[in-house]
Amino acid sequence: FTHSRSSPSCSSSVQLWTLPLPFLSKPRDFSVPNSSWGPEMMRLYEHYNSQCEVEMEGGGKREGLWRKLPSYNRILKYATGGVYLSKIIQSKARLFTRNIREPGAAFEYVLFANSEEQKCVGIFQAGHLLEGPPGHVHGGAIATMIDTVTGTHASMLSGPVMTANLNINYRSPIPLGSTVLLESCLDKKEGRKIIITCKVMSTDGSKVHTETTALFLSINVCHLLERA
Ligand SMILES: CCCCCCCCCCCCCC(=O)SCCNC(=O)CCNC(=O)[C@H](O)C(C)(C)COP(=O)(O)OP(=O)(O)OC[C@H]1O[C@@H](n2cnc3c(N)ncnc32)[C@H](O)[C@@H]1OP(=O)(O)O
Repeated sequence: FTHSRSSPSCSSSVQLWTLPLPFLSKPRDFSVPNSSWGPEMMRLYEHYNSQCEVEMEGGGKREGLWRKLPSYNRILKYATGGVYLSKIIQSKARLFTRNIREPGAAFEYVLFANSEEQKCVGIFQAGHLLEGPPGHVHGGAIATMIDTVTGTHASMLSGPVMTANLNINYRSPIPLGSTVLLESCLDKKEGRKIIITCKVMSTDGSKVHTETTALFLSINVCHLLERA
């Protein structure tokens, strides 16, 4: 996504959400299988991953309905914008969900998007550092994952966004260490507003853990940079 509106303090064209080529260093994608992924996490990953490419008759492959979204621990490192962004690029900032090094200890997740159906899914395995009620996942960690899946979905639909409202109903607790599925669907777009619904469910679909309505507002990237 490209932002190019001019303002006195944000005058250059700023590309924040794209990965410019050539990369200075190859970013590490954290949403690929590692040794901590349990069988359920692997099964769902393979289920969606296998639908990212379709074999054609007579050989060859074409893009499928789903697309795996990469996930990095920094965003601005890979942005362009020259001098204007240099202060932020050099900072120690890391994406909250990707800042714990031990595999499996916290947020293990992968996102897939289906642009035809305007849907996004997240497969989330909750590690032992995310405990809230004994043996179960902290509500804030669940909200973080809902924000991540719906926020990514909203940015795919509308470019840079900020979460304005997350309205979460917690229906049943999530056992620590388990894998759950987050399903994000576009409800409507009205001007700058993007309204998305999201369900967190057990992987067999038999249990609903949370139901959410999220409101995102498209923003001018300068909204963030002017405060940096
Ligand atoms: C490929 C994808 C890559 C992406 C990677 C991402 C990975 C990570 C993803 C992780 C994702 C993490 C994401 C995060 O964690 S984002 C971090 C958490 N969110 C924030 O910090 C946001 C803080 N708030 C703000 O900055 C501003 O308030 C915003 C920008 C939201 C709006 O301020 P702005 O000055 O721009 O707009 P406005 O005030 O003129 O309002 C405009 C309209 O909106 C309506 N309105 C506003 N607020 C609310 C509300 N709360 N409920 C209901 N309605 C609300 C308002 O009535 C008005 O409606 P109308 O009168 O026009 O009808």
